[in-house]
Amino acid sequence: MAIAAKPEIPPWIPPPETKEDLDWASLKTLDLSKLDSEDPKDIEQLLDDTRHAIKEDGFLYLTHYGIPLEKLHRQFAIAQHLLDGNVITEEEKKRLEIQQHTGSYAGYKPMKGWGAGNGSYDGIENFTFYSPEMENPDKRPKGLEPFMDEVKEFWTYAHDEVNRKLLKLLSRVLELPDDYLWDNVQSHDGEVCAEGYFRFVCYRPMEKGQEGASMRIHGHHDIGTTTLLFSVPISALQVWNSKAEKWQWVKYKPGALVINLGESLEILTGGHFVATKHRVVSPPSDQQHLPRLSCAMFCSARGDLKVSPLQDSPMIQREGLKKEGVYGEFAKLLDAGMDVPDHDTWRKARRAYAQQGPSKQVTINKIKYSEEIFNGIKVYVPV
Ligand SMILES: O=C(O)CCC(=O)C(=O)O
Ligand SMILES: [Fe+2]
Repeated sequence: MAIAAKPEIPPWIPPPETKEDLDWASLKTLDLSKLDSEDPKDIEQLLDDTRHAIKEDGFLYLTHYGIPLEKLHRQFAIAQHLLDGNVITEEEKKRLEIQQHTGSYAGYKPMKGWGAGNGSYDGIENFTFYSPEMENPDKRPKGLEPFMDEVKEFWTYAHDEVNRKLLKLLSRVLELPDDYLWDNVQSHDGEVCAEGYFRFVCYRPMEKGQEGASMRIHGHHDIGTTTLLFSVPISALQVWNSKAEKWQWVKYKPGALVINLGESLEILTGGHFVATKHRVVSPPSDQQHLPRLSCAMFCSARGDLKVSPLQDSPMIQREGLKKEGVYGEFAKLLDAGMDVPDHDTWRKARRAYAQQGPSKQVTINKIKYSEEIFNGIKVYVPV
């Protein structure tokens, strides 16, 4: 579509940062361009930083990944237009509503819980794109059509260039060939996000009387390989600091990507890459009245890939499997003779489970955890 045919839309203006002195997480910043450095010392430093970031909290900032700030802000302007511009019609909201029990998040999520859309107000409105829907205009809001070329270009770059390079870095940590994770693990055939998905989200302020509701998304792991979150000025994202045993805030870093590692990578690496524990809470009081716009790409493993450790990795061979956390639970079942599922089966079960309402809470060493069990596998995340 010719650029001239596009309607004018308001730019996205980053809201002011909080003035509050919050308990910020100290996350490592990785300059991805260093991977192409001619100086081997730069590369060694980058690898070292990556190993540390993965061992510690599994969250990291990525900079110099190849998307200029103007392009990023333009994508936020499109997300803002979709979710704030009255672009999705009432008919589309109904027809395109997510059907989470199917194991897919595709489509429109109203501000009423996940799934059937008849839960109580949660203030989270989003639109999630999967590849088949991306190709079918009937599965997309009409009002977004003039911008689909930009949306696809942006997310194709994020998936096929940025994520591929990140996986190269992670492959090197596993002492595997550069494209090992991309070639053998990452789903990338098909349009844009392959078997993963990307999402435009708006967290709106809670309604009157509910302002005190501090939790917007309870503590969880993402279930795929890597998640690419674009850093946003409204503070709400928190990461679990496993050493200090507390939640800490993720600070806005303009233009940076916040990367988290999902459960697939934890299991595939035999527990070496720990899935990031994170949650979304109410912003600090000076930002609570503002909507929080966010864009994210959730990358997934190939559906036909078995969910079991990558025995090719010299690092895993040398250091052995770490039977803790999600991988530990998974290993117990494998040791008891469970068939190894493939990723498609695993994530459908995982997502369908996630809509069965609030999970059970258990206290371990004075810390409250949510306990989710699906296919017999227990997943614990601090609440
Ligand atoms: O909005 C964010 O910053 C993170 C959201 C998130 O963790 C998720 O959707 O899985
Ligand atoms: Fe998440």
